[in-house]
Amino acid sequence: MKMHLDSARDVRPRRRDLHANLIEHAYADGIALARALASAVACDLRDAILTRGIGLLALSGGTTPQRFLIELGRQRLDWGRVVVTLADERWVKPDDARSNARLLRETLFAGAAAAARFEPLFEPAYHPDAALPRIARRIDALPLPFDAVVLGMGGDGHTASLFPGGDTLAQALDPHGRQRVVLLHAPAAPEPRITLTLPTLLATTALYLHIEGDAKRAVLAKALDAYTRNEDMPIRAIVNCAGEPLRMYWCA
Ligand SMILES: O=C(O)[C@H](O)[C@@H](O)[C@H](O)[C@H](O)COP(=O)(O)O
Repeated sequence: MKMHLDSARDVRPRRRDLHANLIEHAYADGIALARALASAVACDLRDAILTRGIGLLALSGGTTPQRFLIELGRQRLDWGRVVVTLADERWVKPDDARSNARLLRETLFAGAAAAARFEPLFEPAYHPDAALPRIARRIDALPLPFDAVVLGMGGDGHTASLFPGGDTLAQALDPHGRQRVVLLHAPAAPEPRITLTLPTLLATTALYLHIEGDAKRAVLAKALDAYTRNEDMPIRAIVNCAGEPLRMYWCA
C-alpha cells in the first residue's frame, strides 16, 4: 500500500468537490506544492523500480512546472533506471526557449537525474510529418503503463497539446485510438505540436494534474461542468476517462 505523505503544509484535506474522479491536494504556496508533488512522483518511481526494475514517467512543459521539476531532480532515487518522456512538445529546436526538452534539461536533468534516459518528442526534420514515424516508433517501444504522468492545463482547458480546435484532436481524444502520439496544429498553439494521445496519457499507475492560481481552478471547474464537451475543454476527457482518480495538486 503506497502512502504519499503530503507536506505538513497541505492546508486542506483531500477534497473531491470539483469531481468525483478528482482528488484535490491544496497547498499554501508553490514551493510547498512543488516539494509535495516531487515527493509523490519520486515515491511512484521508487516503487516501480522495486517492482519492475524501471520507472517510466511523462512530464508536461510550460511555465508552471519549473519549481516542481527542480525539486523532482533533487529526489534521491536510482535515476539510471528511470525513463522520462514528455506529454507534449512544441515543434521548435531543442535549444529554443520554448522547447519543453530544454526546460527539462535546465531543471530536472541539471543534477543526478541526468542519469535518466530521456525520450524526446522532437527529431531534426524539415517538416514534423517526416519525423513523426521515427518519434512514434520510439514512443511505441516504451513499456507502458507509465508509473506517473504529470499534466498541466492551459487557460482554455487544453492539457498536453490536446488543444480545442486541433486538427487531429478527435483522433487524439479517441479512447480506443491505437496511436500513442500525434502531430497537432491548433489556432491557440503558436507552433505545430507533438502530443501523447488520451489513451496513452491515461495508461499510467499515477495521474497528476499540477495547476496554480484561482483562475486555473475556475477553468477546471468550467471544464467539469455538465454542459461542457471534451473537445471544447480537453482536460475534461482526462478527468472523465481516467481509470484512477486524478490527483490534482493546486495552490492559490
Ligand atoms: O507544452 C506545454 O505548454 C504544456 O505541456 C502544456 O500542456 C501546459 O501544461 C499548459 O499549456 C499550461 O502551461 P503553463 O504552465 O505555462 O500555464
